[in-house]
Amino acid sequence: MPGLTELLREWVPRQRWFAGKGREVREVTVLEATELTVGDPGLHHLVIGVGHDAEPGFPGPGTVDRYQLLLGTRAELPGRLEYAEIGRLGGRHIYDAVHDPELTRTLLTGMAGNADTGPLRLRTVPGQEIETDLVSLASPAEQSNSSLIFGDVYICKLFRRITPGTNPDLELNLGLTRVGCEHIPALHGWAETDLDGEPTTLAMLSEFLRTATDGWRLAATSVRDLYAEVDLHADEVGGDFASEAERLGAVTAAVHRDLARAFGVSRLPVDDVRTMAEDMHRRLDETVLAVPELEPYAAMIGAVFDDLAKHEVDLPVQRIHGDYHLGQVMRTERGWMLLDFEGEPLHTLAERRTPSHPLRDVAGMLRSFEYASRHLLAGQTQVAPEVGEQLEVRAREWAERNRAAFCRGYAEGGGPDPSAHEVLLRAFEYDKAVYEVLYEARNRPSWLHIPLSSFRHSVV
Ligand SMILES: Nc1ncnc2c1ncn2[C@@H]1O[C@H](COP(=O)(O)OP(=O)(O)O)[C@@H](O)[C@H]1O
Ligand SMILES: O=P(O)(O)O[C@H]1O[C@H](CO)[C@@H](O[C@H]2O[C@H](CO)[C@@H](O)[C@H](O)[C@H]2O)[C@H](O)[C@H]1O
Repeated sequence: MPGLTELLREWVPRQRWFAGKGREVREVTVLEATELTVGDPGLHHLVIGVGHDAEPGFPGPGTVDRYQLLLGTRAELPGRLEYAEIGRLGGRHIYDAVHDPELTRTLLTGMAGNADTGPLRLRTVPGQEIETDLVSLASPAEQSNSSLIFGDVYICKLFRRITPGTNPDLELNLGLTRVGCEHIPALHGWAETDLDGEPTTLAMLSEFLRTATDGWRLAATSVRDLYAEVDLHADEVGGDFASEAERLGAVTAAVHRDLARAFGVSRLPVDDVRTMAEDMHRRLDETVLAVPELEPYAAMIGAVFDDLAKHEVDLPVQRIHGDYHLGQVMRTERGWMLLDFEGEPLHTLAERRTPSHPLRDVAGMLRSFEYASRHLLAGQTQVAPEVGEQLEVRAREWAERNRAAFCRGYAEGGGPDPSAHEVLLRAFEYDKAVYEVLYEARNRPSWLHIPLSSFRHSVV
């Protein structure tokens, strides 16, 4: 399909979920095409390969990433779908079908009926039922994947970049469902195919938390309140977040306990702790090559990883969330709920499935408090220097207060006490901040200042 691959070569790199930002796309190939709806409109499921040349500094043949697409085709494209058009082919309009509720219902009916369509398998979670008479809306909160909200009842997450194997999000949600975890949305169904001979997750259908607000939005509102009252301390303004942070800490500890029950706990021998520290060093070196702005802090960061390498006892490790931040937690009337157990999108599936110490998640959330406190500072360039300094002080106060509250809640909720594991926690925080430097440089360069300023002020 040469015409189609040329269209996709233009379109794919512009999508929010495209993981290869900043890297030249060499070619796009269609690896698998399945017709899901015949007629007009028509629906095709595609697995495509996106070929990249090797990155500067990384000699080698380059890489091919695989993504899934839902392509709609119509002879006439209604105005409401024009924004989703990818291009025209053989007199028909080709468009991103996640925006077409007439087509997306096929996913619900397929999962409800445990359908096998060509290489695709759609499934209902045992013991659940799936309503099919619902209209979908593509979620505006698109990040690494695309989500469809069906009638405020379900949210269907379509994993965009796919790697062979069960996606940890599905795997961990199934395990947590099995042990009766109360802090995740109910799981209803999933879709999969085989990639390189391995069952590979394509989509996941969960309860839609209709009344929920995500933690990032709540925290950002609290920070905004504080900045509006620069003379007041974090505990004196209306939107103080600390009690929510403390409750979130306790829920985090409960989910870690459930993950341990579902998947077990093992011990990481001291030698492997050293290897973990070496891996952190390696990621630091790679990131310095890709983002030279990190270079001035490299020695300081490396010293923290060296401290971890001196660790003298085995570490208890287990499955964890893996990409824990305020955007992954939602406050509902049933308390905090955790989402998106997929792990860090820049890491390989094997890395993401490797058991780790639960304080890695704690470190992720502590970094997120840092982000929440600082993301508004970049927009404050117009203020007088003394106000800017005051805001900087307030940002640090807010982050400190909420970090402490979260850690207190986590320890009181039965998790390993963060204050008793300073070296480990610091190494995890630095490692995450290094990851963020690469993530921001590739995806959101205007936010690169956040992890860099944390290093500048040595607050990680
Ligand atoms: N069960 C749910 N109920 C309500 N909103 C949800 C649910 N799952 C995800 N969301 C919304 O979609 C966003 C992205 O979901 P997430 O699973 O984190 O996908 P991604 O991997 O793309 O980041 C979340 O931040 C949240 O706003
Ligand atoms: O898309 P995901 O949610 O899986 O996670 C990725 O994107 C996140 C950005 O949205 C990124 O998180 C970083 O930004 C957050 C604010 O937007 C902040 O709260 C986090 O602390 C910070 O790491 C995450 O790292 C990345 O994997």
